[in-house]
Amino acid sequence: MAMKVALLGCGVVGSEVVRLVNEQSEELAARVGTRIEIGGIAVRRTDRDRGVDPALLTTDAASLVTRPDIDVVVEVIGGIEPARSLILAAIGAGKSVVTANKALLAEDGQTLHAAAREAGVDLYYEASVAGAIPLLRPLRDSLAGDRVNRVLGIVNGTTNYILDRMDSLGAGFTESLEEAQALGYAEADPTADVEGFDAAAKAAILARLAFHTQKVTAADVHREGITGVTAGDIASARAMGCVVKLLAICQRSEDGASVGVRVHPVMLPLEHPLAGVKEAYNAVFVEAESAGRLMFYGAGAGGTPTASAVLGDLVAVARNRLAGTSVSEGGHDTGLPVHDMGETVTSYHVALDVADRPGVLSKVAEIFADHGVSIRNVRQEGRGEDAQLVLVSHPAPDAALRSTVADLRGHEMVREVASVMRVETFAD
Ligand SMILES: NC(=O)c1ccc[n+]([C@@H]2O[C@H](COP(=O)([O-])OP(=O)(O)OC[C@H]3O[C@@H](n4cnc5c(N)ncnc54)[C@H](O)[C@@H]3O)[C@@H](O)[C@H]2O)c1
Ligand SMILES: N[C@@H](CCO)C(=O)O
Ligand code: NA
Repeated sequence: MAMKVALLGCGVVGSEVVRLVNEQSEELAARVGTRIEIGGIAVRRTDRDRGVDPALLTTDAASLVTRPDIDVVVEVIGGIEPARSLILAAIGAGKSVVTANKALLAEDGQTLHAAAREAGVDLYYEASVAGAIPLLRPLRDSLAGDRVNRVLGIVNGTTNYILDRMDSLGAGFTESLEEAQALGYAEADPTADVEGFDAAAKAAILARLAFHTQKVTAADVHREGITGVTAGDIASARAMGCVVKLLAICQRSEDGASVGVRVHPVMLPLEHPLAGVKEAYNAVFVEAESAGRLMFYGAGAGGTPTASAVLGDLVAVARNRLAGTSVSEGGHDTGLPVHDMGETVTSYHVALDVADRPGVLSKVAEIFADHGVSIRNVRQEGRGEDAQLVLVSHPAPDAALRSTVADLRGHEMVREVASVMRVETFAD
């Protein structure tokens, strides 16, 4: 018997899901052992030609998700409501759910997983983080026997596209954002991309899976976007053999008693595998105790790649149905708390416009020392009025580094703090 799918939303991703399900119908049926059919599509307006059978369209999503002939609901509307209510109604009616909605999973994944466990249905969401890249199931299943210590990810295609254009072409921020929007990468409100909200939602989902700690939400993630990144920062990074990337970083503390989850721009050494990730590509670098270092790379955005991940989840649901089982998540919670950004150990790159005279370097070094921050290297660029001191710190608590910069900013010898950015080191 066919598995009937209700699709909620027929935009960039939804329309591609319909196309792929229809185009691959025969092959999927042969491979999976059951036919996957679209049984209904909830849209906001039924009077637009979407290239789909108009008889499938409805504006009544609430009725569609509980319709008796529907087996699985695919939610690609996005946002919190009505997506959450519709998913919970579907689960309550015994339907499995596939969603691409990172915003919702990051805000209230715990409720959704608990409901799915209780109802004995599947809840899959591979498309929600790093689009097409198989990442969440490898983290949840393939690495289930390992201990993940750190996850570093380029998980937002729009911002990677913008930073890459600024770096490789010297392009401006606004024109690069407009290109990313035209290519279908950007969120409906691009603030979600450029201010790091999208990456923060994905970081919360990754931290939950990596550290089996259910309570991490987007609100726990320290978030800085890329709107403050200047051409000067990018040039400073280049001068150090680095490139600027927006990273989502999920990391166990040294003592293993808590986790840090953050999103911010980073200067990354060119030899780091993530430094070569160009355009709108995503990549996630996982450091696990036994597996060592792994990297997952591919298309993180765009209608067709994202629809590929949705189809993979639909096939997983179909196989579970045939086997008479469901896969639940979140039953075990380590309860690891998220520590404050101030306690997170990071390194800073600081470029200072200073007066080129005796005593300046020692005064600057003294300010670092006052905060217990050790300097890894220092160099001077330019002379006289154009002198710039560029310092890179050793790792230190972020709070100590922040107060070091605040004191430098207030000092009469420092004309301007020209660039401040965290540096991620990479040891072979
Ligand atoms: N576009 C991407 O590259 C990408 C990648 C990964 C994940 N996602 C996620 O996939 C989801 C969908 O993204 P998208 O890019 O397709 O967005 P989109 O804006 O193109 O599509 C969403 C569609 O849902 C419709 N919609 C909104 N409310 C509705 C309602 N109540 N009932 C029926 N239809 C409704 C809208 O009219 C729109 O057509 C989001 O959660 C997004 O974060 C998108
Ligand atoms: N706006 C997101 C889409 C994928 O989640 C991005 O740019 O990566
Ligand atoms: Na994915």
